[in-house]
Amino acid sequence: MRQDSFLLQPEAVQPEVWLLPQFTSAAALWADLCAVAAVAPFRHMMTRMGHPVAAAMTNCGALGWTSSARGYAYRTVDPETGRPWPPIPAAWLALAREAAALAGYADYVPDACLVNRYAVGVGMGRHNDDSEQDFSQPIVSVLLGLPTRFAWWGDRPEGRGRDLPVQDGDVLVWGRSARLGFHAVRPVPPGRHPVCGEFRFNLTFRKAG
Ligand SMILES: O=C(O)CCC(=O)C(=O)O
Ligand SMILES: [Fe+2]
Repeated sequence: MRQDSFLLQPEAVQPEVWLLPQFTSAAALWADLCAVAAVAPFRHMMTRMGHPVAAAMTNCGALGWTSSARGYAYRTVDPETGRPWPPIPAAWLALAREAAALAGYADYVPDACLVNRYAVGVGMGRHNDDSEQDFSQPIVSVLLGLPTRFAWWGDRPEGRGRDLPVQDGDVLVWGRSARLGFHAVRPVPPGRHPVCGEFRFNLTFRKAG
């Protein structure tokens, strides 16, 4: 987290969608990311339709987002290991709280952090994040590694959406009228990031329970 973050002005890219450019970096979060993945390994979850999700995923926090033939669910236990998800690393929690505060959410306490890993050529289709219990709390999304474009539609999922170029360390915060906004991740272009190699990662903090 930037020590001079009180000087940062988040940029409103859409109403209630805030961009904090290069607020952090993969280098700053990498050791914790490896520690989380050592306890709860990345895996390709199955969709209800029986296809593997293109992004590899894991979780930390009291609740972890899962997808299976039975649909989406937040779970307290990692179905792969039978153990609780690892806790959200303290530095990650501080980062998410700081970003939320800058976007106007005074006391953000996420209980779930989904970690997505995208190989080159992989993206995420248009969706909104609607499996959580508490829509009063924002999504804080930390973008790491290879750059790509994040696409935003808002509540009308029509047309191509608005593309936002995003790079390592950018943080997006969306909530209130934008909380159920539709979004997608365009396929990651080829490249090599000094910390993440040929991958893009994303940390999605939520108040799920
Ligand atoms: O990878 C991203 O930037 C967004 C991921 C996302 O939308 C999600 O996990 O729900
Ligand atoms: Fe999402």
